[in-house]
Amino acid sequence: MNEGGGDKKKPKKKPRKRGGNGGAAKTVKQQLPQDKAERVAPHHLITKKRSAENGDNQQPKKTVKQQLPQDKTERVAPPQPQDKTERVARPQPQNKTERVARPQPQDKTERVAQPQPVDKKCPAENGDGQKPKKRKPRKKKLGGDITEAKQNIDVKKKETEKTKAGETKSNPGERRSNTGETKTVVTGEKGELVKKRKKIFKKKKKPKENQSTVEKIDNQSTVELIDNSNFDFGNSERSFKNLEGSISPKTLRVLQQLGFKEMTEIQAKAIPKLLQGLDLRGTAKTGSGKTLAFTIPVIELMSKLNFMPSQGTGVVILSPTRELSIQTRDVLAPFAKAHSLTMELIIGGTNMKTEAAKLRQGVNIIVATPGRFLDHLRSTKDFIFKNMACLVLDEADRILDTGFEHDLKKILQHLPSERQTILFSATKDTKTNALAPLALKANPVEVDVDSDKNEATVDGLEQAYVVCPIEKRVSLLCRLIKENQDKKVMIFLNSVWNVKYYHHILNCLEVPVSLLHGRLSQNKRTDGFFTFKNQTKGTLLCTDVGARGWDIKGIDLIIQFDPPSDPMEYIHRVGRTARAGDSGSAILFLQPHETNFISYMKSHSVTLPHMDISWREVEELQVEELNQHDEHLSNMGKKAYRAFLRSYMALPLKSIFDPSKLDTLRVARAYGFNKEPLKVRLFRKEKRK
Ligand SMILES: Nc1ncnc2c1ncn2[C@@H]1O[C@H](COP(=O)(O)OP(=O)(O)OP(=O)(O)O)[C@@H](O)[C@H]1O
Repeated sequence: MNEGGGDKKKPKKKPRKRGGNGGAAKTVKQQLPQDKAERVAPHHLITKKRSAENGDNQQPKKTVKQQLPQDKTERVAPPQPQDKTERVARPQPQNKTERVARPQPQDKTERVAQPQPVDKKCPAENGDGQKPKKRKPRKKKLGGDITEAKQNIDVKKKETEKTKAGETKSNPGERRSNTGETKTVVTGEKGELVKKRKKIFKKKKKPKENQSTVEKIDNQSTVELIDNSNFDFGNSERSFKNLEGSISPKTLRVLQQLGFKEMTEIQAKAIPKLLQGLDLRGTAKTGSGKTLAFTIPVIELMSKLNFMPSQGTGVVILSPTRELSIQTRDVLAPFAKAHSLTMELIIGGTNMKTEAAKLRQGVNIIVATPGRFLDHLRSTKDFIFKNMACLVLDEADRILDTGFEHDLKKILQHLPSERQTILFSATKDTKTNALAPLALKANPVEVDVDSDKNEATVDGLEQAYVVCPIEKRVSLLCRLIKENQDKKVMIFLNSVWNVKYYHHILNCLEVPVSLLHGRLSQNKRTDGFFTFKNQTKGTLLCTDVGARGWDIKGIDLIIQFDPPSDPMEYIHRVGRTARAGDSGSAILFLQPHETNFISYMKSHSVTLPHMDISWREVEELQVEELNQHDEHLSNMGKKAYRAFLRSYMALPLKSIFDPSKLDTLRVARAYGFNKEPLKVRLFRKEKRK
C-alpha cells in the first residue's frame, strides 16, 4: 500500500441529512450579532433587488422588475434535454468511416478572438453603494438582448412543445426534466423569475435512501453502488447486457454488482470501438461517465491477453492530479480483482522505493500521475513496460498544461509505439489537438458526444455570476457560506496562499471551512479529499487541484471566488456539481472591470445570468480590525495580497483580467491594509506595460 492514503478505507456512507445546521448557525449568529442579514430569509440575498443602492426596500414589485431586464440569459429557457431516443436511434458511423480523419472541430479559443461588447456596469458593480438616479436606462441597455432572448424563447418553446408531446399537461411555465422533476421555465413572469433565482440556493433533490448504498468491494477501497435514477436513458439499446459476447461474464457481473445497468452516451459510443483495439479520442461533458468508458475496454484487453504479472505492465492510465488517480484506481479495483489483475497507484508524494518494489514484481495496470510515472520509467530497474498494450490519458488537455507537457512527451518516447492509445476529456483545446498526432495513431476514432449541444455545461446546473468589488468579496463570501452551511460547497481560489488566508480568516469568524491545495503533504491531501468526499455538508476552499475529475457525490454549490483562467477551467470547476444527471448550482465572482468575461463565456457556449446582490444585507467585515488583533492574520494577508496579484498576472485572458485595471490600493484594503503592504515588483512592471 502506498503512503498516499489512497487505499484508505472509506467509512460507510450515511444517508445525507439536509436539515439546517442549527448549532453552527447559532454560533455564527452569536459571533456576529450585528449581522442584519441573519434576520432575513435565507434566499433574501439573491431574490431581493438592490435595496442598498436604492435605500429603499419597500417596493418589492419594482425589485423584481428591476431584476428582469438585468439579465437576458435569465429570460432564455434553459436548454431542453436532447431527446435521447432520437440521439441513439441515429445510425452509428461505420467503423471504417470513423477511422477516416474527420475535420477537427475548431478550437473554441480560436473562434472567439474578437473582443465582445462590454457589459455596462450596474451600480452594484461600481461598489459605491450609490442609488442610481434612473432605472430606465438599464432597461434600454439590454433591450437588444431581450429581443434576442425572446427569439430564443420562441425557438425553445417550439422545441419544448415538440418534446412535450405525449407528456401529461402541466402548468404553463413548468416542464418535466428527464429526472421527472418539475422545473420552472423562465417565461418572464415575475413570480417565476423569483422562483428561478431562489433555486440557486435551493436544496438539491435528495436521493432516496435505498437508491444509493455503499458496499465494500475489497480491503483497499469501497465502491459506491450506482444510483441509476438520474441517468434517464430509457433505452434498452444501451444496456450493458448488450455487450454480452464482446465483454467477459466477469466484467458483466461486476457491472451488475455495482448497479450499472445502461451505458451513458459516451460509453455506448466509445466502448465498442475501444474493444476493437482502436485508438480513440473521446470528449463528453463533466460527470458523463468517461472513467467507465475506458475502464471496461482496458480490463477486457488485459483479460483477453491473459496478462500475467511476469509480463510487467500492460496498461497505464495517466491523470493530471493525484486525487483523480486515486479515484480512477477505485473505479478499476473491483474489475481488476474479478480478473485477478494486479494494479498499482503511482503518484507523487509517496514512497518511491515501495512503488519500485511493486513494479518489479509486475503490475498489470498502473494508474499514475505523469511526473512520478516518468521517474519510474527512467530509474526503476527491472520495471517491465515493453509489453505495454494500452495508454490512457484521462483529462488529456490538463495533462498537457505547464509542467506535464514535457513529462508526457518523454513518457511517449519511452513507451512501445505499438499500443492502443485513448484520450479522454470534457473539453478540448489547442494543446490536445497538438498532442493527438504525437500520441495517437493516424486517423483515430473521434467520439464527441456534445458537439451538437447548445450549452457546454450540463443540464442540471444552475449558474450565475455576481459582480463584486474586490474589497467586498470576503463579506459576500462569508454570507454565502453561512447561507449554505447545510450544503456541500466547493470554493475555488487561484493561489495556495489565498486558500490558506481565507481558511484562516473564515475559521476565525467561526465560519467553518476546510482547505485543500497542492502544497499539502500527500497524507493531508488524501485525508482532506476523503473527508470532504464523505461529508454530507461542509465547505472546502481549494485551488484548481480540485477542478478536474473529482467525482464527489452531493456537491450542491460551486463558488468561483477567483476567476478561472479560461472557459475550459470554468467548465471543469462547475463540473464538480450536477454530475451524472444530478442538479447543482454555481456562482462566479467577477470584479466590475471583468464582466467582459460573460460575453466571452457565451461565445464558448456557457450562458451565465447575472445575480443581484442586496448589499445592505451583506454585513461588511472589518478585516483591518481583525488584522490589528491577529498578527498572524496580518502576515498571512501580506502573502495572500502578493499571491493574488501574481496569480492575477498569470491569468492568460489579459484583455478581460487586465492587471492595469486592478487598483492595488483597493486590493490592499480587501486584505485589511490601508496602503499597499508590500511592493510586488513584477506586478508593477506589468501594470506599466
Ligand atoms: N452507466 C452508468 N450508469 C450510472 N452511473 C454511471 C454510469 N457511468 C458512470 N456513472 C457514474 O457517473 C459519475 C461520473 O462518472 P465519471 O467520474 O466517470 O465522469 P467523467 O465523465 O469522467 O467526469 P469528469 O469529466 O468531471 O472527470 C460517477 O459517479 C459514476 O459512478
